[in-house]
Amino acid sequence: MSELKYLSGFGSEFTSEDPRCPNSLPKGQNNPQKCPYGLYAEQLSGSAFTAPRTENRRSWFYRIKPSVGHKPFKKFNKGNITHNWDGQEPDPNQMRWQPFDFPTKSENVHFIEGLNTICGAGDPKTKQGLAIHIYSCNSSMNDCAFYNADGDFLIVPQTGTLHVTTEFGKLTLKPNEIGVIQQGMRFNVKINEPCRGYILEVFGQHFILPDLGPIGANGLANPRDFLTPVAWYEDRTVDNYEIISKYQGKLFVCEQDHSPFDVVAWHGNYVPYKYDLANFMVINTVSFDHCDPSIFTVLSCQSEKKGTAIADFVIFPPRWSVQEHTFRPPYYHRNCMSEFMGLILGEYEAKRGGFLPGGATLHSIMTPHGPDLKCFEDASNEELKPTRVAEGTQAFMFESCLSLAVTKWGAETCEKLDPEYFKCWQGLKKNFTVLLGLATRKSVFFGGIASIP
Ligand SMILES: O=C(O)Cc1cc(O)ccc1O
Ligand SMILES: [Fe+2]
Repeated sequence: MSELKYLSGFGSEFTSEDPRCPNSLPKGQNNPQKCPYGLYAEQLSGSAFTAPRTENRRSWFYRIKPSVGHKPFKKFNKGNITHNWDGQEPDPNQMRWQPFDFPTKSENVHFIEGLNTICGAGDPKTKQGLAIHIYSCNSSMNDCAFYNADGDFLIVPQTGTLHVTTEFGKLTLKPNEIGVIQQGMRFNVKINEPCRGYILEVFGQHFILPDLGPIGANGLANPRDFLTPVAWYEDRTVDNYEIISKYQGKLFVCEQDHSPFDVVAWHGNYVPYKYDLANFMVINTVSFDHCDPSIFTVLSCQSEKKGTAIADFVIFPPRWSVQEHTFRPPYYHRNCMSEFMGLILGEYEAKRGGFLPGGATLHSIMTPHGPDLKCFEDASNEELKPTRVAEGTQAFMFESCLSLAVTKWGAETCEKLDPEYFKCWQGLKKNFTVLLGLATRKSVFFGGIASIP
């Protein structure tokens, strides 16, 4: 397959025409009496008509048939999506999941059928909240497309490449890339291998790039590294093209007689996009102490409360570690936010070997967590020379101000929750010493003075 082309920029106003139909985009207006090539004009609104200009998002499609020509929706009963957060008793324990299973070879499961909600909070009806899903699939969506009426999907592939066709054109998503497909955008996922990954769904707001403050005008995820597909269409009449809709937390399906990927030209600023995490420009201390992980924020979905995210997407990329007189790994921590972590590649520095690619952890609001015993002891005694950390690895975190509830699938059905997780902190020793009436940290004297009982 030839390399796909993309448009570059975050939040930009784009125009795109399939090269097979030059001048298919109307000039100077959105709704000509007759569109070029006999196309239909259709607007997709991603914000209220009256949203301030800085937040206003919409795109115009010029398509062979308008989306409205479909038969009635019926319930679609596959998959494990839920927004029922009351199915399980609340559980504040630290949670770790072993890598999630792929479907067995005897069953065909496509991307949408393979969605399993693991945790979340809030409600798409009131447009507040989020859901975290694990996807695990082994077959392609054939003559079947999906759209989410409830919110936006941030897709984090962990195994396998997703070949995604959208109304805007085609994009591929492979591990260490992420894709955002926003509310209402229709897409189809084809695969050539078993695929697994994580999805952060947000109900209320779209993702933005974080402000950079004193960092200045450049850095972290740079806008030009976000890629949007170019127009591509197929003119295909079929007996039964399925459109699956996620609406109020439930799936529905309807039929139509043509491919929904019939957009010949489009323009606008409401678009799907992808981003290669290898392009993240890492900022960190070059003196001492461990910076808060907000320095690694790729995208943020803001709540109404200033500086407080419904969800931040944060990564832990390969980088240099140079801090002096510092315990370099993550600190011990109790947080007013929920921390859901996944691992795309390699291992996570605070828990080498304990947290595996394709697995997950959840450290809920105010639940203590931090480095395991080995990490603490090694990092307390390591020689503090400049060193590469997280080489060949990529962990990430969805951090949310919401108190996340784990679903029945997450707690029971998936059978991956590890009851032994708490043990990784059980061996942490008391190193406290008092010497000549002065309190001090034994670590200063490691290997030297015995502790006084
Ligand atoms: O809990 C974690 O591992 C995530 C995390 C990383 C870090 O570098 C600092 C704080 C934090 O919560
Ligand atoms: Fe944390």
